[in-house]
This record gives sequence, C-alpha cells and structure tokens, in this order.
Amino acid sequence: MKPYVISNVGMTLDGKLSTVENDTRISGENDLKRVHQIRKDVDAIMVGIGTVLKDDPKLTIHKIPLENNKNPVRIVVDSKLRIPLASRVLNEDAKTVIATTAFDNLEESEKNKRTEKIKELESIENVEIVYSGEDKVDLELLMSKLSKMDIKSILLEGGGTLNWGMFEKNLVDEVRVYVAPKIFGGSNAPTYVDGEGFKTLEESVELELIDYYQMDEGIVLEYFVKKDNNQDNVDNNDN
Ligand SMILES: NC(=O)c1ccc[n+]([C@@H]2O[C@H](COP(=O)([O-])OP(=O)(O)OC[C@H]3O[C@@H](n4cnc5c(N)ncnc54)[C@H](O)[C@@H]3O)[C@@H](O)[C@H]2O)c1
Ligand SMILES: Nc1nc(=O)c(N)c(NC[C@H](O)[C@H](O)[C@H](O)COP(=O)(O)O)[nH]1
Repeated sequence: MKPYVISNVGMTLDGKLSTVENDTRISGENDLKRVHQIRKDVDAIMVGIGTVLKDDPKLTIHKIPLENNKNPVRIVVDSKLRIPLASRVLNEDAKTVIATTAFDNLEESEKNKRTEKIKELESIENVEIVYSGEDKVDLELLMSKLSKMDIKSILLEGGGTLNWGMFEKNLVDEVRVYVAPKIFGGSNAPTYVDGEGFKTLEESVELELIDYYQMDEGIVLEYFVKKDNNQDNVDNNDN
C-alpha cells in the first residue's frame, strides 16, 4: 500500500512555477486558502529540497484557522541532506520527516559530513530521518515507509523536479492546478513537471477531468491520474 497523493501547484498559463528569478507570486489569496484546506485534509505535505532552499516555506496551516487540528507532517525529500538548520520547515510547529539516502558508498570525508549533519538534525525534537535508496531518494520505497508510519494521504507541493520523480514512478493519484492568467516565460524557469520527461505519449501521464472552476483571477483544474490496469493489480497485491 502507498499513501494517496494529491499534486497541487500554482502555475502560470505557460506552465511555470516561478519566474527565472524565483518570483513565486502566482496564487491569489483565495487559492492559497484552498491550498491550506487541502493541507488540513491530508496527513502530510511533501516538497523537494529545491523548494526549501528557494522558498523556505513553513508548510503549516496559517491561511485558514487551524482550529483543533494538528499541522500535517512535513516531508522534505533531500538526498544529500542539504537542508539548512535554520529552515522554517524545521521549527516546532509540526513534525518533520527528512527523506534521504543511505551513504555508506561515499568516501570518508563526505561520510563524516553526513554523519555530522544527521547528528544535528536528530537533535531537533520533532525531526525524524527516513532512509530510502542511494544517490537519489527511492520514492516508491519512501511511499511504503510513510504508509507504515500511518501517513495515508500526502499533498505533494513540488517543485518540478520532485513532481517529475513522483509522476515518473506513477505515485500521484490526483492533480489540482491553479492556473493564473499570467505568462512568465523563460526556458530556465521551473515548470510544473521538470526532470527527464516521458519520451512517448504511451509513457506519459493520462488524466481524467474531475472539475474546473474560477478562483481569484484564475481557474482551478482537478483531475484523477488514470492508472493502467496492471498498476491497480500491483496495488491490490500489496494489501
Ligand atoms: N508555484 C508552486 O506551486 C510551487 C510549488 C513548489 C515549488 N515551487 C518552485 O519550484 C522551484 C523548486 O523546484 P526544483 O525542481 O528546483 O526542486 P524540488 O523542490 O523539486 O526538489 C528537487 C530536489 O529533491 C531532491 N531529490 C531527491 N530524490 C529525488 C527524486 N527521487 N526525485 C526528484 N528529486 C529528488 C534532489 O536534490 C532534487 O534536486 C522553486 O522555484 C519553487 O519556488 C513552486
Ligand atoms: N499553490 C501554490 N501557489 C503559489 O503561488 C506558490 N508560490 C506555491 N508555492 C508552494 C510552496 O511549497 C509553498 O506553498 C510556498 O512557498 C509558501 O509556503 P508556506 O505558506 O510558507 O507554507 N504554491
């Protein structure tokens, strides 16, 4: 079994997640409230280390009242443990899982640096480190470990590289995108799904429209990710 994954982004009409200079003012105020409602509905929020380094997000519920809810678990996919200790995502507002990789194949000095960083991270009360794969995080293994940690639903917020990793492994179940009436341009600007890319239509992700509606000055599009049959069988066999 794996957690149910909802991918949500704020995107410009030309598919960008920020400008080339990392201006990320895309969603309007009501859309941010929509995003925080999803945060309230899920067990965890997941981002890649690139997003933490660029945005320093809090990844807590603060645009709508938290009421008696707890903040969702924050998951940062960070294969080389680059996360700065001062990151807001490491504060005491919620539990934080750092998803990283084994590193016994590294040479001595690198190994020592990792061990040092792990000691510093583990000294932070609400931080847990989860190891999956080598070089880059094995996202399928991570999903299975998170499911065993009672994380049954995840809001995947991005960025484009992590979104690619998750789509490539067919780990996304739902897509919700706010499309702003803006054009950022820039072949180097981050897009919704970056990474290697599918080579053929057959390999690509197929979506089934659930709903669409206006929001602020933009429009929200919601889809299910179509799963091919044998993938469903695989999921069932995991039960
Ligand atoms: N507008 C939005 O909704 C939104 C949401 C999130 C991020 N962003 C923007 O996206 C940009 C960050 O995106 P990004 O692509 O640079 O970084 P990212 O946040 O996607 O993090 C990717 C990094 O995660 C690590 N990683 C480890 N294992 C991985 C795996 N198996 N697959 C993929 N990544 C793995 C790697 O270090 C990789 O470089 C920033 O500009 C941020 O503002 C925008
Ligand atoms: N849906 C959405 N619309 C945007 O316009 C935008 N810039 C983000 N960015 C996603 C990123 O993961 C964090 O949502 C923000 O960086 C702010 O996060 P916080 O409020 O600090 O938790 N997400």
